[in-house]
Amino acid sequence: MSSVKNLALLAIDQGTTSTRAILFSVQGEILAVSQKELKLLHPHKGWIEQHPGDLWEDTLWVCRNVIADAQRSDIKIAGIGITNQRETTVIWDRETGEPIYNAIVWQDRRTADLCDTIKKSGHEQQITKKTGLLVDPYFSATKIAWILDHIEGARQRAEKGELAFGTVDTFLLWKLTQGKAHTTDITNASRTLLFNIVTRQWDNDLLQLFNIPAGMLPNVSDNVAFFGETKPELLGAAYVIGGMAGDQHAALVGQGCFESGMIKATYGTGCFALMNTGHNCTISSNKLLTTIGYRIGGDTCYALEGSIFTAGAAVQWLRDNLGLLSDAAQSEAVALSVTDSNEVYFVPAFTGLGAPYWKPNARAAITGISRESTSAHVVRAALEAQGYQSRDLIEAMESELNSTDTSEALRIDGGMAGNTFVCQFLADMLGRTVEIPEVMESTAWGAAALAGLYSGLFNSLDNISRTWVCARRYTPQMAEDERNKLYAGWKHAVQAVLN
Ligand SMILES: Nc1ncnc2c1ncn2[C@@H]1O[C@H](COP(=O)(O)OP(=O)(O)O)[C@@H](O)[C@H]1O
Ligand SMILES: O=P(O)(O)OC[C@H](O)CO
Repeated sequence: MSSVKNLALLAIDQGTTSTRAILFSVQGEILAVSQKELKLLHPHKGWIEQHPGDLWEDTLWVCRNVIADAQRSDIKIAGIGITNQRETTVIWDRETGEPIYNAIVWQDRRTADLCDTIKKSGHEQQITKKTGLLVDPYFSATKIAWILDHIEGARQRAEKGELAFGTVDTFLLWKLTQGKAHTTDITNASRTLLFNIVTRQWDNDLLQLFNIPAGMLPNVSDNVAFFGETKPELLGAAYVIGGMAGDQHAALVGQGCFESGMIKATYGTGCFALMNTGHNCTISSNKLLTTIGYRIGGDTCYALEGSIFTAGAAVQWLRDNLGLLSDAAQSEAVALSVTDSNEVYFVPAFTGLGAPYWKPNARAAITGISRESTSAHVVRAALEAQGYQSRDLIEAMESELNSTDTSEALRIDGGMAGNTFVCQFLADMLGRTVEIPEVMESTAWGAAALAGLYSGLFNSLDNISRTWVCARRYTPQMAEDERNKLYAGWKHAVQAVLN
């Protein structure tokens, strides 16, 4: 018989940059990891795609690796949790399981004109009231419409019920269950622009507006549920998938942000700050998104979200396109090799600007370059941009609620949270304590914890909260006038980009 000691939870974390499988103990300790970098395709300016085959095969590969590790160590897997890059859209043939087009990634801007037309038609307010979102190419609805309108025969086939739509969670679940489950979870559904977060159902008016046949949509489930069982021929056994959530929502769970006012920010490819607002589903007046934080046991917890499209991706660009870095981690030493950015600002609007600006056609800029500027100033400015962008978001959140209702500390995670310069600059720019948990893989841990709730290894959110232990804490060190002066320079640079 297995004791809790040799039981583990397997998280599949399918991110924009890489696919990971992580085996966690019930305490949140990492027992095994397997990771594979993922390629982004740029077929045209503003288009960003991924091969659905890579999404699936990489998932299979990383899962098989950690399952082999578990077997070697005599560890029994109690359940699987799936978490994923959100909004990214896949459409496949129900019969063969074959995608009819590449996955259109959340950062893709090809539907900016369609979004403009919808905005001009005066529907945005109604859409926001139902979905908590804004009309932007970021979300899935216009990506689905684009595929149906550009791939020969797709619309007719979708209308006949031959095609299935899914975000990455749904696509992977379909593959893992070999077509038995066509299901998404409520957090991923809430990012499509087709899901009414008040009635918690697909919305017929929105389906009509975006011209999307209802028959292609998945079932929607709470975050803790029986999502399906893996086919034994794929992973060697029938593992139960008991937890599923979009990556930012899973991180909210993994960071133990279960009380209203608690905020987490994840710095991966992009940066996403979510503030728990409890049962309060208020629509933002500061261009933040209202989204479902999680829904467990029929109880819905809402969140306000600030979405920044480019965070770590700017570091990748400095590494791959400018050759200024040999790896992402080197950015820390380079930034610290100069005392300041010498008035250089880097506005990383590579794929438009997200919250609180929402300008899909904005483009990145480096401003304030002088004869004294060096590559170190540019690298430092790219890291500092995370502090400025985060301040934009946190200030918007503060003005949404009474600022005393937001918790003082910001819990952060994601690849960039490993950069001590970024963490200190964040604390300085926000004037808040920044905390990093011992379990740095908050997203994957959140997905594992959801599966743990399903399998009975956890019996309440309190059990999950107790696994959160602070590993590092950064307190603000910068003088108030300095931080305000630097931030004013950022606002100026953003204005130049917006103009
Ligand atoms: N030490 C570091 N300093 C700065 N950026 C980093 C560091 N480590 C990773 N990154 C950046 O973080 C991103 C990867 O983070 P991750 O959380 O794995 O992303 P995702 O979930 O989007 O796939 C990459 O864009 C990378 O450039
Ligand atoms: O892959 P990440 O971690 O940058 O997350 C992507 C987001 O879910 C997009 O909304």
